[in-house]
Amino acid sequence: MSGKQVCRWAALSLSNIASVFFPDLLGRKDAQFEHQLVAISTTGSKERAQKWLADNKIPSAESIVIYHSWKSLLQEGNFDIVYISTPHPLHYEEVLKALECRRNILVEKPATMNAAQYRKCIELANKQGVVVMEAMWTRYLPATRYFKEELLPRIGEVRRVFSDFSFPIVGPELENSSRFLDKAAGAGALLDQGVYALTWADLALNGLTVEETRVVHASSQSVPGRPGDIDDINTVILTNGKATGIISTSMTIPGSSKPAFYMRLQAKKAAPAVRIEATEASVAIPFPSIRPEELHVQWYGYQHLNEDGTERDEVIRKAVQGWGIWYQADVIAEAVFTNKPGVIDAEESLRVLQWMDDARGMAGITYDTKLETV
Ligand SMILES: NC(=O)C1=CN([C@@H]2O[C@H](COP(=O)(O)OP(=O)(O)OC[C@H]3O[C@@H](n4cnc5c(N)ncnc54)[C@H](OP(=O)(O)O)[C@@H]3O)[C@@H](O)[C@H]2O)C=CC1
Ligand SMILES: O=C1OC[C@@H](O)[C@H](O)[C@H]1O
Repeated sequence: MSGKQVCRWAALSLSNIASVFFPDLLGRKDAQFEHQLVAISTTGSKERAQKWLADNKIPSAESIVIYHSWKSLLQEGNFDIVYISTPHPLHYEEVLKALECRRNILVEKPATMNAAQYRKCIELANKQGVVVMEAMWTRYLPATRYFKEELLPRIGEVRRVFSDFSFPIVGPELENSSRFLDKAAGAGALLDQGVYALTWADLALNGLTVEETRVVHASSQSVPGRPGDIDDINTVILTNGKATGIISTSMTIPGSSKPAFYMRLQAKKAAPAVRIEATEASVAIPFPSIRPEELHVQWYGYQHLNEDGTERDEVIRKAVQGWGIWYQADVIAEAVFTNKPGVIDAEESLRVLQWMDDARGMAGITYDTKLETV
C-alpha cells in the first residue's frame, strides 16, 4: 500500500475515453492519491464488462462491482467519485441523477449541451454540497499551469490569440452511426473539439483577469458528403474590447495535427495549434494543444535581447507523465478529501459553454430541442 489517501472511482459507461482515462490513472505512482476503480456500469453484457476490464488491465478486476444500470450504480454504488463519459447529450440527465444521489462527479467535456444546463448543475451541486468538475483535462497539465501561472503574467497585454483544434477523426470509413456523425449523439466539431480551442482562448484572454468576452462572429461548414449537417470547419471570433480571439475547428482536415497522433506517435515538429500574441512576447503551442508539452516563446523588444543582440526565443518544455488525462483526477480528489464542495472552474466552463451557445446561434448549428432542455 502507498500510504496515500485512497480515492475510489466509478465508471459510468465503458467508453473509448474511459479506456484511456483509467489505464492512465490507476496505479499512477506520481499521483497524489491512490486512485482505484471499484464499480462500473455498462449497457453492455457482463462478458463485455469483463472483457473491458481485462483488455484495459484494470487492477483488482475481480472485486469490481458491475452494474447494468447507471442509475443503480449512482444509487447503490460504494465509491467517492463517478466519471461520466457517455456521449454529450446524456451528460446532463446523468449529472442531475448523480447530484440527487449526492455524488462527486467528473463529467466529460463538454459538461452539458449548453450553458443553461450547466448552470442548473452548478446550482444543484452547491445545494447538495458535492464536488463537480468538467473533465477539461488540458487545464490541469503542467504546461498549461505554467502558462497561466508563470508565463502569462510576464508577456505583457494579450492582444490576439489564434486557437485551432483540427484533427481528421472523421474519415471515409467512419459509419454515420458514429457519435462523431450522429446528431442525436451530439455530433459536431464545435462541441467536441471547439471546447478545447475555446479553452485556450479563455486561458489567454481571461487567464489573468476576467474580461467580458463575447462572440462577434461564427460561421460553419458541414462535413462534406455526410447527412445531417454536422458542423466541421468552424470559425469563431471573440473579443473583450482589448483583445481578439480567432478560433477554428475541423474533424475532417488535419490542420496543425499529424494524423498519426492517435497512435500515440507524438507529432514531432508539428505546426503551432495555438498562438497567443501579447505586447512583450508571443507564445506558440504545437499540436496537440489538448496535450501541450512545449511553449515556444518569442520575446519582443530591447529588454528581451540575447548577448548577441538578437531577440530572445525560448522553448519551455513541461513533459506530461503518461497520456495526461489523469492529472485532473488529483484535482477533483483534493477537493473531495479536503471537503471543498462546489464546481471546480465553474466560471471557466460556463464561459466556454456560453460562447459555444452564442456561436451555434450565429452559425446555425442546432440539435434536437430535446437534447437542450433544462
Ligand atoms: N477528454 C478526452 O480526451 C476525450 C473526451 N471525450 C468525451 O467523452 C465522451 C464520450 O466519448 P467517447 O469515449 O468517444 O464515446 P464512446 O462512443 O466511445 O462511448 C460512449 C459510451 O457511452 C455509453 N452509451 C452510448 N450511448 C448510450 C445510451 N444511449 N445510453 C446509455 N449509454 C450509452 C456506452 O457505454 P457502454 O457500452 O458501457 O454502455 C458507450 O460505450 C464525449 O462527451 C466526449 O466529448 C471523448 C474522447 C476524448
Ligand atoms: O476530447 C476529445 O479529444 C480528442 C479528439 O480527437 C476527440 O474527438 C475529442 O472528443
